[in-house]
Amino acid sequence: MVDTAQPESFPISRRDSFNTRDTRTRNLKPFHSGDIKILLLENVSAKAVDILKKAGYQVEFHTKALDNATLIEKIKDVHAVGLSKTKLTEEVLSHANKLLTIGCFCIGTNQVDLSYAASRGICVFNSPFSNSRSVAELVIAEIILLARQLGDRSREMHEGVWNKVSKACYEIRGKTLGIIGYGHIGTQLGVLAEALGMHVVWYDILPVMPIGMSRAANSLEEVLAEADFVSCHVPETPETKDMIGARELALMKPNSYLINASRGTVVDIDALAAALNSGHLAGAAVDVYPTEPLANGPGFESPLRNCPNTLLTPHIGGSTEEAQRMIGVEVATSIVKYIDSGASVNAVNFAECDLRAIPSTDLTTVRIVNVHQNVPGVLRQINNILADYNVNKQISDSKGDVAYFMADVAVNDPKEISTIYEQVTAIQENIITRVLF
Ligand SMILES: NC(=O)C1=CN([C@@H]2O[C@H](COP(=O)(O)OP(=O)(O)OC[C@H]3O[C@@H](n4cnc5c(N)ncnc54)[C@H](O)[C@@H]3O)[C@@H](O)[C@H]2O)C=CC1
Ligand SMILES: O=C(O)C(=O)COP(=O)(O)O
Repeated sequence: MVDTAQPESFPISRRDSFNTRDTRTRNLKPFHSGDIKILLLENVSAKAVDILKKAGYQVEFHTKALDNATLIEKIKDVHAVGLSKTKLTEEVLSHANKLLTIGCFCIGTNQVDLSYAASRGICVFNSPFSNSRSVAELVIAEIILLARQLGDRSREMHEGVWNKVSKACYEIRGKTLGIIGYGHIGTQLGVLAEALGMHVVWYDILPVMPIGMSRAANSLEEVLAEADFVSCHVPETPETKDMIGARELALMKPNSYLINASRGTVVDIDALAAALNSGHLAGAAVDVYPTEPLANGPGFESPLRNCPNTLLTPHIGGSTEEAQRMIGVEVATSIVKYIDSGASVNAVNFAECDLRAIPSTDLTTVRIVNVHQNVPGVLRQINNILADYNVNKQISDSKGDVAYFMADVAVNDPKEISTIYEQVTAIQENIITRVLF
């Protein structure tokens, strides 16, 4: 593959290149930081914009998603993209000539073709738990709203109808919450639910430690049969597609409630609408949909509209000031660390590697960062190239078909930097090579 990740200002002069702002360790730079272009979509947090601008990059910020044609045009020229729900398919990414990294300013990464990105040497980051608490709190609110039919009562009042009823309205104390997917959000939710006096039973494909008094079920069916409220917190995977369909809804207790704030593909929406309209389920709260509008505004359509005791929210599970700020800091920091120092810690599609910082007194060491196909013999070729230099430290790891390599190498003459760069780039299995000064 042609490597265009190294911009025009490479190689730069030794005097420009060594940054000695930090008195203890050297801040590495990928070439001139001002060359780095970042495309931020979908109104990611202002905190992220601050961090990326402070790193010296050129930041293009959009409050909305871009249409596919514009996205393809813009992605050709940038080194990093930040997004939330924009789909980065193989087709879109195949136009990304300079892209080094993608920041998903959210938890889910199903919107990005992760393996294709890795095969092109593009490292993807997300924020694995910064909005977990926000989602768990929303679900707790929904459990109470559903149990008291508050969505319907509120709508009636706005329509001018006074409808004071207690029939089929309940306390949640003593009821059973069934959690499908006991990860970051599922465990938070379980803790909050127990604090409100609920019993918690959960199902997960992994053996996870039960928190508090909660109990692991042996199967999804066991949870469906026991729970008064079932809440889904699994990722979007081929296995979770339509995980809750007509069969599973029929297995749920009569007059129970379903909540889905995970991904729209997890629940069969037509089957859910049928279960609500037939009265088998007493209510549902849905935050995510098989297809979601890319921008705010009218025109939302779903079979769930106007179903009884059904709360519909526009994918706002993680939409709090706290969560967005934390996500902004976390993902922007990962992007800067990856671009400037090569650290891939917290990457979702790359092996996670880092090297300890280079002391500020060391003005001769450069960092070679290389992504290559994970086949035998590549490390030998790289180390042959580095054999005549003093390699202070190096690390290599792989994930699937792609391997990641970092080495800190002492060079005597700046001209040697270009030589090493050109030789490593020429290795047939090379995907991307960068030299950080
Ligand atoms: N509505 C919203 O705004 C938000 C939605 N989400 C969605 O929630 C999902 C869950 O988030 P986290 O709890 O942070 O993820 P997590 O990765 O911490 O937990 C997911 C759990 O589901 C389990 N799991 C996976 N496949 C399963 C299966 N087939 N059956 C049973 N369990 C299975 C995993 O083992 C894991 O323990 C995310 O993947 C994302 O799609 C996340 C944040 C905000
Ligand atoms: O974090 C996630 O996976 C979410 O679903 C939250 O999405 P958002 O960033 O609010 O569009």
